[in-house]
Amino acid sequence: MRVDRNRIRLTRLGCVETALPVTPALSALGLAVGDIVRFTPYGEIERLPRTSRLARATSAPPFTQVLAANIDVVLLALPAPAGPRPHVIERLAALGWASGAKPCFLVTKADLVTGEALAELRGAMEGLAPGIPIIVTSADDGSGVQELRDLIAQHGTAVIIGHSGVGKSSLLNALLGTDAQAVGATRERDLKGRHTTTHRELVELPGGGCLIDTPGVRELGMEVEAGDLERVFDDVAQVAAACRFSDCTHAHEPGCAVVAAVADGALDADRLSSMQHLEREARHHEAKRGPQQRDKDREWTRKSREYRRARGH
Ligand SMILES: Nc1nc2c(ncn2[C@@H]2O[C@H](COP(=O)(O)OP(=O)(O)OP(=O)(O)O)[C@@H](O)[C@H]2O)c(=O)[nH]1
Ligand SMILES: [Zn+2]
Repeated sequence: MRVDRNRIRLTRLGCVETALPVTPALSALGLAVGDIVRFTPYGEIERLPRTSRLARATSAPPFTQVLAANIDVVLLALPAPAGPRPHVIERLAALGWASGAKPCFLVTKADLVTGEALAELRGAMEGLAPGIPIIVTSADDGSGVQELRDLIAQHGTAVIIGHSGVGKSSLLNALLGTDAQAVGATRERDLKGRHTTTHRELVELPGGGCLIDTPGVRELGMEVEAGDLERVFDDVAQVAAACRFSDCTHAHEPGCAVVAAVADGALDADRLSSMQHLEREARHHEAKRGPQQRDKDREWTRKSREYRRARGH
């Protein structure tokens, strides 16, 4: 890594021109693509406070992986041919809200499905994760690409997350109008047939703004707080306001409005069990990370909420 020892300057990690890709060594220092760092005269790297951070829970220590920092929009990528998958929609939405940036659904490969299938998917997203805008795209026929370009130019920095093969790199190429990013079959794979590309890059787009392409992940582990889940499960949260106990778990407590709503059919039982499942996962993750890390992150959450309020989010 080249560090200019004689100058103090600010640099954004992952930009091609800074010659500072986010290598495993930088990740080990707790740095992520999009981080803004300052080089001290002694060649040390100091990370500036983050305004937002997209992270997922992982199974190995430190149990957290920050996928991108200082982002304005999180694009939650879902391929149209897979149809509406409630658990994926809810999971992506919760992670999107937890980032502190604005979430936006990004439907990919729209050219492969009918208009009715798209309408069904749209309806599912609106119902399962209200308040999140939706952009429908196809890297193949170019539909929605300009809309996406405008959104990124308007907001600043965007990151795409989604499972492997949803078409993230293809969209990045469509946005750039080149094929700078290796796609699908041409990409290197390891012996198990998995992608071996692990780098993340922050790419400046010609129309303005930047995009971070994260390598596809298999698991999108929950690193969220209760409030983030409430934004996704707003229907459950509204009913829960009438529970007798404010910390009701909607399991066995007397006077539980949620259990009553499920019993009389006003609330979908799947919806409740889905929320409880994500809650358990998030709590389990929090316990594993330990109190010290949790406190650090709470501090981060507080700062990012203040920041969002100041910007009128
Ligand atoms: N028909 C169609 N195929 C697409 C579209 N976008 C991507 N694909 C195909 O889907 C496959 C995966 O696309 P990629 O862009 O590599 O997906 P990715 O999300 O970047 O994959 P990872 O890097 O593994 O996360 C490739 O074979 C692409 O040609 C699209 O809009 N329409
Ligand atoms: Zn309850």
